[in-house]
Amino acid sequence: MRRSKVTVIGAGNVGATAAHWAAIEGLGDVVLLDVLEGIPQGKALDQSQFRPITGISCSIIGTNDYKDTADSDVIIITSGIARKPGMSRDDLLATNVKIVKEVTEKALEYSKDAYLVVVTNPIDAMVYTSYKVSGLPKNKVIGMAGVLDSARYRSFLADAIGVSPKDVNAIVMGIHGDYMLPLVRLANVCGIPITELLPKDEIDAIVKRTQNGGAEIVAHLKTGSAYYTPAAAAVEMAKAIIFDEKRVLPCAAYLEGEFGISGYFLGVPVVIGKNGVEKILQFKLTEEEQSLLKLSVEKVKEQVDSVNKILGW
Ligand SMILES: NC(=O)c1ccc[n+]([C@@H]2O[C@H](COP(=O)([O-])OP(=O)(O)OC[C@H]3O[C@@H](n4cnc5c(N)ncnc54)[C@H](O)[C@@H]3O)[C@@H](O)[C@H]2O)c1
Ligand SMILES: O=C(O)C[C@H](O)C(=O)O
Repeated sequence: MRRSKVTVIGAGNVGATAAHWAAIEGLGDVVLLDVLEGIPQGKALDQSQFRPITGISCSIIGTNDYKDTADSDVIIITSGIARKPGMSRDDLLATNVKIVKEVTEKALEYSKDAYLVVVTNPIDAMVYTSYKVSGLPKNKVIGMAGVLDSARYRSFLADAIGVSPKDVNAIVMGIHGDYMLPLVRLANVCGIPITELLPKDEIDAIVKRTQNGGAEIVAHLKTGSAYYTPAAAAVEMAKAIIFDEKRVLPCAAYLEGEFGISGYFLGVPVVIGKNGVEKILQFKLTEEEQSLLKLSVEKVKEQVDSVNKILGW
């Protein structure tokens, strides 16, 4: 028996926080990798020293060498630039597509059977890039965004209603961008529809705030974007794989006909376990929801066209 191994590529805000969180959650040995010399080593050394305080036995190492990532079970890809105020996630595409291609190739060289959880933005296009470059089956390459967007939606609803966020069930589907789809019809508190608990104008404002959730934080931070919840969201997905939890999490999954969409990654409810994306939970959308999801797909198509053009595919 060996411990599970999780590699986090990119030791910046999201990556370092994800490594920290993965260790706390007991996912296994953690490797933090970055191109910057000293940064992953220093951050991992610091994190490894909280083990006696928190009672964690796994190892946490930092490196610039992909050999140290060999035989990883799950690889979380966070390497790439983050946006600053005034930028859209699409503005990151031209730079990040090359980084994601490079790190996917290098990581796969040492961990041919790993599951990839892609975080780098614009996520729906970057997870497509990793999928194409890796040659892995579609169940092994998953994009993180829906867990984050849904956590934002659930938090805003909980605060407005005055209940614990734990008791709010809600899902955000579609693109990780302005056209994301926080579903109102299915959002509930312990089964009670939110439409029974909040007036329509308040719900509409929460939907808008969710769609703008990343930009709201960028506007505060000025030098980068959110990382605490994004890191926890990526680790929640990795944990579901490593512990075969069969969690139902909104993830960017490769669609082949589900919800009438084919050939793209998009946020949908996924059963996630030891085989990665084990099932996509399909359900009937209303005409309005379906047409909003179509807007997401059109936007993702534009991003994927840019990726194909840049990489000559
Ligand atoms: N999917 C989501 O919901 C979501 C949420 C938050 C952030 N993000 C995205 O995640 C990415 C990282 O965000 P961050 O805040 O951690 O940024 P950051 O700038 O703090 O960290 C990025 C790290 O990537 C490293 N890096 C760059 N090129 C590399 C390469 N070729 N190999 C290895 N490492 C490399 C950098 O050195 C840096 O340490 C951004 O693209 C951001 O937009 C996505
Ligand atoms: O907003 C960003 O650029 C980062 C991330 O996608 C987020 O939603 O927080």
